[in-house]
Amino acid sequence: MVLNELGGKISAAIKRMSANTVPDETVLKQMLSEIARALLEADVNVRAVQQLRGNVLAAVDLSALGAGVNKVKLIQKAVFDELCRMLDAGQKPVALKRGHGSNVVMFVGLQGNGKTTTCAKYAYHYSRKGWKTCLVCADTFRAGAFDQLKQNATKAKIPFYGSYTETDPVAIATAGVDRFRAERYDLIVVDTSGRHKQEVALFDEMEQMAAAVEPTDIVFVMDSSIGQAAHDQAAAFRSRVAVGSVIITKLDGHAKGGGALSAVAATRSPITFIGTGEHIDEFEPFAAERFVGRLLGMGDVSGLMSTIQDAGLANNPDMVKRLTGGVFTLRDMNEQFEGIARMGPLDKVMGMIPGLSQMLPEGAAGNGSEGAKRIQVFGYMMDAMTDEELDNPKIVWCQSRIRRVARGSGRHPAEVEGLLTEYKRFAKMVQSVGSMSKKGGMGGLGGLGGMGGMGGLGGAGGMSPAMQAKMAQAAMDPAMLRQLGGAGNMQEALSAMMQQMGGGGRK
Ligand SMILES: Nc1nc2c(ncn2[C@@H]2O[C@H](COP(=O)(O)OP(=O)(O)OP(=O)(O)O)[C@@H](O)[C@H]2O)c(=O)[nH]1
Repeated sequence: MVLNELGGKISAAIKRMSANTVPDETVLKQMLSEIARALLEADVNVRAVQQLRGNVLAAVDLSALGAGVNKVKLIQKAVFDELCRMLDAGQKPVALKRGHGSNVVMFVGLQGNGKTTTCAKYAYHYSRKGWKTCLVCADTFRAGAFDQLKQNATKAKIPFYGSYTETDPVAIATAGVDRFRAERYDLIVVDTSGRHKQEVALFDEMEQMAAAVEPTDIVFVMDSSIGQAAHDQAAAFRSRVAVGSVIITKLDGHAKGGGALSAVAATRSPITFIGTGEHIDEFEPFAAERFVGRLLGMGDVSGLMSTIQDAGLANNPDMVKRLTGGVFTLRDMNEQFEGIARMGPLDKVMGMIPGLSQMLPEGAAGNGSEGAKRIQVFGYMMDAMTDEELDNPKIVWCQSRIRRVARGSGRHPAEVEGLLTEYKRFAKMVQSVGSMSKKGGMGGLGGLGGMGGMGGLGGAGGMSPAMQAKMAQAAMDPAMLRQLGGAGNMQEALSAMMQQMGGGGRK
């Protein structure tokens, strides 16, 4: 994502400053100039940049600090806090509640900003969490909008409502919402029309629609490519309907993304999600602190935790126990892969691991969908195995069984052998991690057999052997872990994560 560039420039400025054990005023100002330049290049408003500089200088009065104070840490924290402040709207978004009737969420925005795509992503996000979710297409302005929504909904297996003949968007929205409310859906997502340069008609329609469906929340969808001009657009929409949250799209492709995010936050409109690609799972919850942490390569442990939980990987104490004991069967591998596939694109997941995002060049984790395809193929082959084979993989290593599995899954025998080789590698890694964790050296990482899995999958999806080796090492070597921890202690973070997962990680 282009924002990685911004993050990289800011991190580099901080790193250069950190090279001085005792930074002075000149070093501090130099770092702030570099950060300011990077932010301005990302189209962040000049006044906001000046404010950031002023606030960091005010927070770190070097002349008043005693000799024992860690000035580098203090400066890093001040920059982190100011970036968070810049992206925090200071306003809580509308919270959806499950079990209190249907939540109706109406999407508004200008044409082409990604509204229809985002409706599907949003519905998919909640359906993966287990919410009973559906979509209503009330965009009668753009021919093809209903087909687009229908296509996305079908792919994501989400029920939808719309009409090819009805031309009144308010009538469609009312009928769809009434129907799904009667069927007790947890979340009804309503897509509305978007128009260019016909804002009067668009705003009138939005108001009528809101009056008719009485939404729990109105989500404003905005394209990040307009940079700081997002400020006026967000303010204009807010002035007409009760916008409760904002979703910024296309942050994968626009250098002005940072400008758009900070400009929207300045209107005190909370940003709830960001769109990072055209695919349905290229969509992430947004929280300023977590976002800045990831931007600066410090990881996002709470994001990783909720992704793991959403994917259903967290609640399997039996597996965690087996893995920490160094036992790993093909059945475990299948379960891990299914869970990882539910977590979304691999490069995103890796970006959430503290320290790892700094180590990975952009795209190093491989194309997420390539990795997902590979997982799918592994799944087909494992589905063609017997229970005995899944629990005792050694017996599969004979030509007759390999040929049978290949036939049963419609794959080539060489692919079955490839799967068995991958399995062996993972099992070896889990065994060594498990034995280290028994010796108490791993701080709970042993339970994360899935990490090894991710390294291997990354390899399958295009990660270089050197990177795989680094990852494997990272999954086993406490010294490396400490080094990676740099910004946010990885070992501690993973330990905390393991505790939440019920793996009994040591704090
Ligand atoms: N790269 C990228 N493309 C996106 C993202 N979100 C949406 N798009 C693309 O943007 C284009 C427009 O998206 P739509 O969802 O059709 O836009 P819309 O706002 O619904 O347009 P109207 O229905 O006419 O109002 C499509 O090609 C989408 O695939 C994103 O986060 N990243």
